[in-house]
Amino acid sequence: MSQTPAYQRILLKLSGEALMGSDSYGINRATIEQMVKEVKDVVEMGVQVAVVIGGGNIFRGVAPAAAGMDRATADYMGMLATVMNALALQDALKHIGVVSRVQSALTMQQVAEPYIRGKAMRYLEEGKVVIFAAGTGNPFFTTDTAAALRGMEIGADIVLKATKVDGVYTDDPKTNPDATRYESITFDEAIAKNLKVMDATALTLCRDQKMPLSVFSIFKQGALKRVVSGANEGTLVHV
Ligand SMILES: Nc1ncnc2c1ncn2[C@@H]1O[C@H](COP(=O)(O)OP(=O)(O)OP(=O)(O)O)[C@@H](O)[C@H]1O
Ligand SMILES: O=c1ccn([C@@H]2O[C@H](COP(=O)(O)O)[C@@H](O)[C@H]2O)c(=O)[nH]1
Repeated sequence: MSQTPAYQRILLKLSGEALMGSDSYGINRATIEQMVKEVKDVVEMGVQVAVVIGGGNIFRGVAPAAAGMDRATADYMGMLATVMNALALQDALKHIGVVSRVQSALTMQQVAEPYIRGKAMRYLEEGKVVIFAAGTGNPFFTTDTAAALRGMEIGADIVLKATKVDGVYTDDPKTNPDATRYESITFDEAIAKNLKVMDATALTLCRDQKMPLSVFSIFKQGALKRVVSGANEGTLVHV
């Protein structure tokens, strides 16, 4: 163990969209390799790591590609996309010697274990990374909500959202260059200001269960380790 972590068990939400890297679709090899390296660093600190991965690099139920489709059907396609990302993540972790298990909220026994809370907790205690695939298993939700939900179920100390921006801003920094970043913000303020970095269902769930949330950049090298070490990184969202 190299450094004393601030958290013993984390739920890490990895952006699906970020997996594209500089590509316009799918999984960029260099990007996923960098992501798993960062995960390995915190596993080596002795932190128990559970992961929820998004699917925006492959399919989103509300995307133009889904226009005209029945929303629930499109959402199931989105959940299947997260299963593909979960398998790719497991494979990349394996390549660097990190043992992981994929548990899917949609049953597909030839591909992944079903989600079983007790089993997931056991894997975490054994030092294995647990990757939760297929979101919540229900349409009309997102993987952000799945991250909040699974984080609570497994008794995580914090939910970490690793995304394309380096924190929560006063407005979307991708479209508003004048937006400024919060070092910390309450859930109530983030919800009241309709800050769209995380969906409102996920924010509300975290607030009600007093689960802290950290938002930081997935592209900033070492950021995950800094957050886990308790350093000032990204934005802390709290009660
Ligand atoms: N107030 C805000 N502060 C920060 N980012 C914001 C804000 N409002 C909107 N955003 C946007 O939210 C995005 C992150 O949320 P989103 O859920 O779309 O992505 P993700 O979780 O990284 O991807 P995926 O859903 O594929 O896993 C950022 O890339 C940013 O452009
Ligand atoms: O619980 C869930 C999680 C996800 N979906 C669908 O999958 C896509 C991809 O997830 P992102 O969170 O956007 O990365 C999402 O847009 C939904 O269509 C779902 O239905 N239920």
